[in-house]
Amino acid sequence: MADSRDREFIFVFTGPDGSGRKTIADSVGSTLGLTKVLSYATRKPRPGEVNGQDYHFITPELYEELDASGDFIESVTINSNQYGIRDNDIRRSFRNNGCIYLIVNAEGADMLKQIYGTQVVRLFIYADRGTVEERQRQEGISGDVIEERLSRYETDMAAHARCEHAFENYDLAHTVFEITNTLEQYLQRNLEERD
Ligand SMILES: Nc1ncnc2c1ncn2[C@@H]1O[C@H](COP(=O)(O)OP(=O)(O)OP(=O)(O)O)[C@@H](O)[C@H]1O
Ligand SMILES: Nc1nc2c(ncn2[C@@H]2O[C@H](COP(=O)(O)O)[C@@H](O)[C@H]2O)c(=O)[nH]1
Repeated sequence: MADSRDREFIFVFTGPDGSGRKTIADSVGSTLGLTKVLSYATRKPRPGEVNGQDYHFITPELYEELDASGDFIESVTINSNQYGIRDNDIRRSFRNNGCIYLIVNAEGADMLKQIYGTQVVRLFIYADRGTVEERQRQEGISGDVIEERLSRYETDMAAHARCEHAFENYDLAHTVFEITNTLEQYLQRNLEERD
């Protein structure tokens, strides 16, 4: 008989910054009724970002406190800012809804895979360097932040081969359609196991 954990998937959206991970994850997540698990971050919100929607923005002091209590299941430092996912948030979301999604860098995706094994499905979203740069400019992200993010582009792209699925993102509607279909197959398998 299947263990209840076999029916809980963690869909992890990863890939280079600006590739479209958030846009796609939120669209697919809302179509399929998945619960989003938000990261905690110590950086300041950028224009247009909303606390509780883009991240839980917290102070470095609170982050340290939570980290010292072992709250974060994975935690990374990027450009002097800390980012992490709380174990409790994943557990609570599992209790409310069997399947969840989150958006992290390659390091986080690999860490979650190590911890949760076959429950984790890594979805790699990508576009070429010029395209992700242009998208970030269009969003109004400052030149130095874009430059810092682009310095990780090649490393981010190298995670492609480790992910369960990879999707080029140029035509947004097409990418969302492809990913929705892919995730529906996991959810269908999930329903069949329940029958
Ligand atoms: N296929 C696409 N065509 C054109 N624009 C797109 C496409 N996909 C996403 N975008 C736009 O690109 C920008 C970056 O997308 P998004 O924020 O989803 O990327 P991300 O990978 O989560 O990176 P970031 O960390 O910068 O948020 C957004 O303005 C989004 O609307
Ligand atoms: N491993 C993790 N990576 C995370 C987490 N939250 C966000 N991120 C990734 O960090 C970079 C930088 O983000 P930015 O919003 O400041 O530009 C980006 O790739 C995010 O996806 C996390 O909890 N763990």
